[in-house]
Amino acid sequence: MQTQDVLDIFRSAGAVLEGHFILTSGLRSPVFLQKARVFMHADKTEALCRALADKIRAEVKGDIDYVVGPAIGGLIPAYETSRHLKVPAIWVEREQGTFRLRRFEIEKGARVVIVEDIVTTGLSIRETIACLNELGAEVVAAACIIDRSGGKTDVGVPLVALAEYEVPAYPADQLPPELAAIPAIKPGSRNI
Ligand SMILES: O=P(O)(O)OC[C@H]1O[C@H](OP(=O)(O)OP(=O)(O)O)[C@H](O)[C@@H]1O
Ligand SMILES: O=C(O)c1cc(=O)[nH]c(=O)[nH]1
Ligand SMILES: [Mg+2]
Repeated sequence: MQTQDVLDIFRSAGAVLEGHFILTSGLRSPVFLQKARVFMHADKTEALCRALADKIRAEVKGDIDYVVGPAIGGLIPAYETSRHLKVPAIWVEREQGTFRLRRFEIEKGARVVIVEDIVTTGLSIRETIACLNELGAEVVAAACIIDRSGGKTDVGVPLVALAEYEVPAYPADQLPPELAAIPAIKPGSRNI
């Protein structure tokens, strides 16, 4: 599956939103990929995650013991991708703002692939890696459906992106005038 196919699926689901968005990193953007509008459709999600699982299998050497999804956005793609990889899916979720593996145990040395929905700065993946490393797990790779940095983000482990699509994002004090003129909304769950 190519980047254009992934974007076609997002567009067909009405998931490519235009406006003024506050991203989880604090950056501002005129475009928001509302993945929930894709993940509400099992057939679209299955097609994306099957292709992502194939790409993970091709790029990650050795066994994978778990797929880990960062809640909330990573829950559905991690679960669906794990089905194709035939390994269990678990998740990290925020406890007072910090990702924790609240509902599961993980063995020291377990080989993990993080599966995210969207990557912008890689902050959420780095936070997930910190949580898993603290527990003694080995993060062998991270993966996502769309990398909005267009391949520029470094998360410290290999990043497998089903699509690389560069979308503008600006620090809050460096907004272009056309963006500053629109009221900002924050669709994600950080700080809720
Ligand atoms: O690469 P980053 O700069 O971290 O941005 C990408 C992250 O932002 C979104 O999560 P968000 O915290 O907005 O909440 P959500 O998972 O509930 O959508 C998305 O699900 C990724 O986790
Ligand atoms: O950076 C983010 O927070 C982000 C961007 C995006 O397009 N979609 C999303 O769910 N989160
Ligand atoms: Mg998220």
